[in-house]
Amino acid sequence: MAGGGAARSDDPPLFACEDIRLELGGRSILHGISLEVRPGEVLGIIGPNGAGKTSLFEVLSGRIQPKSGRVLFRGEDVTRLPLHVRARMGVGRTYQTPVVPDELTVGQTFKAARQAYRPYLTRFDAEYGAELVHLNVDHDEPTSRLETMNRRKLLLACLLMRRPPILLMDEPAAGLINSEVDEIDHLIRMLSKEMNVAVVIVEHRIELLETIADRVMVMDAGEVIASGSLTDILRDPKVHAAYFETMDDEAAA
Ligand SMILES: Nc1ncnc2c1ncn2[C@@H]1O[C@H](COP(=O)(O)OP(=O)(O)OP(=O)(O)O)[C@@H](O)[C@H]1O
Repeated sequence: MAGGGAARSDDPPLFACEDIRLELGGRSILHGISLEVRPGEVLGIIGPNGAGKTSLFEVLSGRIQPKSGRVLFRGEDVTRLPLHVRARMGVGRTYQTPVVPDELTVGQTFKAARQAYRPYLTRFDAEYGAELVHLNVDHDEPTSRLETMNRRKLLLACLLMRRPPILLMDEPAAGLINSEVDEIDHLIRMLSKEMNVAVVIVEHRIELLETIADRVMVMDAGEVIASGSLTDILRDPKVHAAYFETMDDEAAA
């Protein structure tokens, strides 16, 4: 996670997928999704409910095998590697709901996270993760008592202590208030622009993408219907039809 500077379009992709097709429960969910992201770049993914964003993350992180297509990390085909192997290689993932091990304290959670890694990480690594996310809670605090933001911070700290070069973040601002969203926004910018981490982020809130995403990809019904700068995609009539009209319908319901 060392280094810095903005992503350049002639850098080779750090992480990519090619023509991913996925079937779940006999239904076709993803119909040929491709993406790539470079060190220090933030790729935002938006799309209406059920577009397949989380399913794509399941494939990218290794929780689900696609029917066809490839996932590439540093140019290596990792499609058949399971989640924990990809995690140890440096593919970090966060989830929509910050599920913490609620029978443990904060300190015990850090210890379990350190020991899940090979070789074991040190207390200094844990302190480094906690400092990056500004986690200020007592180590004796049971994780079950933490508010949503501190749950997110704890899980992020456990992830960042491994210094992953790529983060797949599924709605990291879900359940947060505006000031907390700003903090997440600031953290993502710092990770990408100062520490050169590549970030793929699923986000419903356009305003968060406006400040952090270098590029945005819009999904609908298992397909990519637009990609480019946020300004470009906001002008795209296909995006309006698929995304904003659905949002308007939801707001009116
Ligand atoms: N295990 C499963 N079996 C069958 N269908 C599934 C399964 N998981 C997801 N789906 C279906 O796949 C489609 C895509 O779901 P997914 O959760 O990936 O969408 P999403 O874009 O992340 O939606 P949201 O914004 O609501 O989180 C939906 O139609 C969903 O019902």
